[in-house]
Amino acid sequence: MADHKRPESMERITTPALAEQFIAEQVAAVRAQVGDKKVLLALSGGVDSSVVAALLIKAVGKQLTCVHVNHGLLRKGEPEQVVEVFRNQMDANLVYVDAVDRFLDKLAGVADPETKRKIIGAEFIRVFEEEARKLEGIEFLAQGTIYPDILESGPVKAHHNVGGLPEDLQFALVEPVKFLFKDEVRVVGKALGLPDSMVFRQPFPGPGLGVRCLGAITRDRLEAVRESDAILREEFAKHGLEGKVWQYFTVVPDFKSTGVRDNARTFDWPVILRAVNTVDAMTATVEDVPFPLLQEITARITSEVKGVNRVLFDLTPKPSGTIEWE
Ligand SMILES: Nc1ncnc2c1ncn2[C@@H]1O[C@H](COP(=O)(O)OP(=O)(O)OP(=O)(O)O)[C@@H](O)[C@H]1O
Repeated sequence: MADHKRPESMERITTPALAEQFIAEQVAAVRAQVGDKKVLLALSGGVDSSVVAALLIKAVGKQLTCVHVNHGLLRKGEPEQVVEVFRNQMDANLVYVDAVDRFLDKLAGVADPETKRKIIGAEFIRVFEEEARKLEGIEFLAQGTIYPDILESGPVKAHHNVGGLPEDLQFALVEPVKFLFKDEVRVVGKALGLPDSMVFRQPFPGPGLGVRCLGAITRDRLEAVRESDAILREEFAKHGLEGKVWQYFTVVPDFKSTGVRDNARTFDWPVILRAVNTVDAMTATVEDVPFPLLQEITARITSEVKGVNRVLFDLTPKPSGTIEWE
């Protein structure tokens, strides 16, 4: 099991100099492992897979192919940023898959949260498998496994391993950051030149906005989640809360309420704001967001987001609520 244990001699990566040293070592190690063979990586645009992508681009350049799946459940601007950073700036081989209709069609009418998650996970594997089959001569699969993944779930984290790929698509693994803690991954990401918005991105659930569009997902309500989330993030950044609050997002439930706009009755959705802090995600406290800021966010969401006439603030710590609503 030595392969799965962080060497005791390994210094905590806290400075750019230590990050550079780590990058140089890993570039050499990846080159030695991969040789002139081809590597595949599922690139979400999250911190872990982005850092692995940047590291591998440095090590093996065009021998790496990144696959980014836009399943329609990503935050506003994320798919565009993946294309901009990796294809345009880093000149990577990037396969961008527009699978929005495919996912949303599969999810139509499905209200049960567990079933939604399963459909999203299974469809992701299917899309990734199809893309992998189109490519020739791939021998390695790179993954953004980090040390907490190993500590929490043993050597293989199911979804990190793009778990569920058929037997004939089992590749040898390249996991250059598997002994790093999250803070170290961020230091390395910065040293690799990734933008701060990627390196310091707040945690985001695997099924994405799908679990914040409560019940059966509809395109218009999903758009309301995406747009209100973008406004919340923008306002938090403007008021110095970005990087201070652990996680903040919006939720749109599947019921409507009566409102009034321009002297006429409306019947629209509410948007729920959630902003929490946690150390270990086992418990969480609610951020004490200044009331004037909440009012400003409310004004923007009710005027800018289509189909929304109310804004609510979730005051519930964990327990009794979980961080996400589904
Ligand atoms: N939309 C996507 N397109 C391509 N790959 C994805 C996508 N979503 C997830 N993945 C792959 O699945 C892995 C695990 O996804 P998960 O959502 O659990 O993120 P994570 O563990 O926080 O990692 P990351 O920081 O890379 O997003 C990612 O590292 C990535 O390789």
